[in-house]
Amino acid sequence: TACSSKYVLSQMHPMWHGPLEVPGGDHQSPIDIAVKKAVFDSELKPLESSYDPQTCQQIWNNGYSFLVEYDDTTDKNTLKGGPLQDKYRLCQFHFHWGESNDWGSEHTVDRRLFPAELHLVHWNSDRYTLFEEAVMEENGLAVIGIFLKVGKRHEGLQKLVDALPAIRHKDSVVEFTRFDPASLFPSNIDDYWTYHGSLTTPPLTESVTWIVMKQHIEVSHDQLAVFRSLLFTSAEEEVQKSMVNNFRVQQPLRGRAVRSSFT
Ligand SMILES: CN(C)c1nnc([C@H](N)S(N)(=O)=O)s1
Ligand SMILES: [Zn+2]
Repeated sequence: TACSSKYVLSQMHPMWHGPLEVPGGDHQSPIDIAVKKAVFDSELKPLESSYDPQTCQQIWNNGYSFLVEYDDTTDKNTLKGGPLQDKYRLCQFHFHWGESNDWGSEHTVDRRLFPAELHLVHWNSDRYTLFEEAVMEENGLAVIGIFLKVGKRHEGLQKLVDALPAIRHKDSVVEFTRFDPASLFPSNIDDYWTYHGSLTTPPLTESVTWIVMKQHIEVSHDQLAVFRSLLFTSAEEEVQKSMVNNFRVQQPLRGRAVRSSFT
């Protein structure tokens, strides 16, 4: 689907860590979420997701992360409610992680880093007909962020982990079907923080309503180790580089309010 081929691919360089700034960009992501400074908003509704596992198409290594892509040509995978005024369509999900379990997430909570973070990327299909349009517009995208902690094995994740050796190198892709993204949700998705920010990789456009879950999910040490067995580099390159630390550093809040759906 367009949502990940054109934008995430070409401008991604594995060692890219900023400081590539959007000129004048003051709504950049990720950020540190200072829990005590978050403002409870009773108007925030529960999130409503409806995903069809049959529309899962492929999993591939784009040279910066690995993406699980869905058919986003119809409204079969939708997200609405929460802070969202419109209906959004899932196009892909991916992860960010560290070389050790001590860091790897993009967002932090009271400066606390998690070993990894899952992003489910959606675009506003009420207002736009193509992902490419939505990615440039305010309220064009909605990304759900879910923290990963190392603990017990995540049964839902294992099918994905088993597919990773087949996409070790940049630009490798394999068919991946019948995967329910909601299997990666924590039990409680009603408690979240939300703020207006940006994509965390080029084009860094400030078009994202971020919805960061308070509750993390647990994955095993071995499952996370398989993430780290991926490579930034393509099969042809002489020097192979492990795909680790593919996160952006936290950006200034610049006066933005972070709202919480819980007290
Ligand atoms: C254009 N798309 C789908 C994306 N562009 N950047 C993405 C980043 N990986 S993130 N972390 O979702 O902002 S996802
Ligand atoms: Zn991401």
